[in-house]
Amino acid sequence: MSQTLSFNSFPSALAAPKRLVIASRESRLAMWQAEHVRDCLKKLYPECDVQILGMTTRGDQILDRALSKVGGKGLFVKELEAALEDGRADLAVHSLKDVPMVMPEGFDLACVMAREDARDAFVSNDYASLEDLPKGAIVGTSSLRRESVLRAKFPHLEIQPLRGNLDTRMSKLDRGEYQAIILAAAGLKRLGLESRIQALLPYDPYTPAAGQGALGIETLSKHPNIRQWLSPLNDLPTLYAVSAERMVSRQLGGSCEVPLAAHAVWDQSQMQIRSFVASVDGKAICLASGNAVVQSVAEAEALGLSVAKDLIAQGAANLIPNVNK
Ligand SMILES: NCc1[nH]cc(CCC(=O)O)c1CC(=O)O
Repeated sequence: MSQTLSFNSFPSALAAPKRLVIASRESRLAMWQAEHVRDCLKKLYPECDVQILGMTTRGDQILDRALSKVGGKGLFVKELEAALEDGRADLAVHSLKDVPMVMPEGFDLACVMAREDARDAFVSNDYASLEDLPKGAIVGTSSLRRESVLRAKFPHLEIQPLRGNLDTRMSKLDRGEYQAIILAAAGLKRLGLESRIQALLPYDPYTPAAGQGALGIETLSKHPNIRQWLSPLNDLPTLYAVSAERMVSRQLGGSCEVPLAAHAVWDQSQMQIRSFVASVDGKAICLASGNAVVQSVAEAEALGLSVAKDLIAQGAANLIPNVNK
C-alpha cells in the first residue's frame, strides 16, 4: 500500500471536534447532502455543534447557457471554497461529479462517501423507455456525454438543453417542454423522487460521468485535523472507483466541454472500469475498458491512467479541445 488511510475508526489521537460548519449550495439536493453529512458527523461526535451554511453559487444563477460554455464544473464550488478560505466554514460538501479533477492549490478532497446508484435515469410522464419515444420527440439534457450517446443510438430524437436544479428540471418536464429527460438516478433517489424513474439506463452504453452518485468533502489542506475527523466517513470501494474515474478524466483534460464518461466498480480487490470519449454528434467514439487488482488509491489511479492512455492511443485527444496530445 502506498498510502495509509484510516477508515471507519474514531481518530483516537485527536480530541473530538467542538464545532464544525458545513458549506453547501442551497438547492434541495445540495441541502439533503449537507444534512446527510451533518447527521453522520453528529453520530460520530454527539457533543459537536454541526451547522450548515447555505450559499448560492454562480452555477446556480446562470441558467440560460450551457455549463460547458460559462466556465464548467468550478462554477458550483468556488463560492464554497471562498467560505473555507475565510473561515466561515470548515468543510464543503459537493456532488463529486461537480468537483474539478485538479483541486486548486490549498484545497484537498478530504473524504469520499459511499456512492448512491451511479446510473443515469430515463424520466418521462408518457413513455416507459427511450426505445418508445417517437420520431422528433424532445429529450432534455445539457450533458454532452448523454447527448452523444443519445444521438448515436437514436438519431431520430431531438436533444434540447435542460438546466437548473432537479426540481426546476422536473417541472420543465411536467409543463410539457420535453417528452423525456435524462437525470442522474442518485439525485432523484436522494430527494424521494425514485418513483419518477421510468428506466435506469445500463452502464453500457450509458456510462456515467466520473464521480457520479458520490459525495466529496473538501477542506483546506492546512487543516489536517478536519481531514482526520472526516476519515471515518470515507467509503473505500467508492474512493477506489472514483480515484480511477477521476484519473481518466484528469488525463483527458477534465472539462465538461467534451463528452467524457468514466465508471468503475471495485469489489473485493477487483476493479473494472469503462470509459469513453466521443464527439457530441455521437459519430466518433473512443471506448476503453480495463480490469485490475486494486488495493490502494495509487493502484486505482494506475488503472485509470492506463485506460486514459488507451483512449489517447485511439485518438481521443483529437476530440478534445486544448488537451495535450
Ligand atoms: N451536473 C449536475 C449534477 N451534479 C450532481 C448531480 C446528481 C447527483 C450525483 O450525480 O451525485 C447532478 C444532476 C444530474 O446530473 O442529473
